[in-house]
Amino acid sequence: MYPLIRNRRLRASESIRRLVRETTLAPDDFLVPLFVTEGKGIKEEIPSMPNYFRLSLDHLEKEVKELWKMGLCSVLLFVKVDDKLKDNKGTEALNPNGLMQRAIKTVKNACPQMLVMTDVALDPFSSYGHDGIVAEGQILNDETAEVLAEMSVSHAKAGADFVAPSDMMDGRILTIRETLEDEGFINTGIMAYSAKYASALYGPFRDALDSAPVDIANVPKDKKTYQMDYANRYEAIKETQMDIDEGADIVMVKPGLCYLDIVREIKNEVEVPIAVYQVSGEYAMVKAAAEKGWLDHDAVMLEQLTAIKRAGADIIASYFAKDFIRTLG
Ligand SMILES: NCc1[nH]cc(CCC(=O)O)c1CC(=O)O
Ligand SMILES: [Mg+2]
Repeated sequence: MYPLIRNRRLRASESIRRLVRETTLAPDDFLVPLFVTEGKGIKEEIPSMPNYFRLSLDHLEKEVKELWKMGLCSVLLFVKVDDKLKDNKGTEALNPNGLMQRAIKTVKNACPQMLVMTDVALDPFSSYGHDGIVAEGQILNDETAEVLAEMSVSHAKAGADFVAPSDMMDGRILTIRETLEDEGFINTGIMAYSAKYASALYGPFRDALDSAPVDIANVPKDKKTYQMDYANRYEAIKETQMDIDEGADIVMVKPGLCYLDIVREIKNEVEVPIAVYQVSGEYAMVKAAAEKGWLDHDAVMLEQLTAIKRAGADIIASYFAKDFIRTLG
């Protein structure tokens, strides 16, 4: 073959590299996670997530207008709830005038076309910091799924376009889908966290929402009885297939970088859009190394985001969305 074929011809200049590039990123790829907090005039930086903030509703309004102007058209909402409002059953999650419900309305009023996805899980509302109801050292599956379905209806009523269950209870997609249908929300979509691994990379997120599992007797210290074991691969395909059969419109793999083999396998198996969540710990690692001057922030960010898309992500949930837009100049 050589010298007739020289692979380097296709790398010789930026123009030829652009012409033959297989994977490119665009604003349309991004889903922007936002953290909402109670109060007014509040924009507090999350210590373990440099340049990422908890926003009160007035700042949320400004933020979504800015995102829209930048070409970002979808947000994923999370709320930080006061400790006083937490209990074991996520009662506050169903409050029609709760922070999430008001946040949905705020975004839709500020920017009607902005696609609003909402986090559906008990952890921000749980006095134990778990994604489900705790009883005798266990996380109850079916009872939790019922609450998640009610929560989904509450978000749909407030105007959410998609609900995003992030809890990993078995069968909850079916319970949520059926409940939404029964209540007439036939057009509310479901983005299922299908292959969500029990990962140490969620640390900064749990700081952001003050939602880590609490250290008291008879409460599991981690989420390993519901989130997946990171040593496993086949299970991810089974989980994803089940969620699709139960009615998921979009499926998700989470975290990102350490799980791109899973993303590719699922991409080869299923015919629905795949979202990948580049999680808080992945964001924090890049920010910290860049702050120290050990890595080039933008170069590493673009390499990682491109790798996520190359692996098969149709949607990237990432705290880097605005940083990415900045690199477009
Ligand atoms: N339902 C919990 C939830 N939803 C999204 C994240 C993590 C996101 C991130 O780390 O950026 C978590 C944390 C967890 O499972 O403990
Ligand atoms: Mg499942």
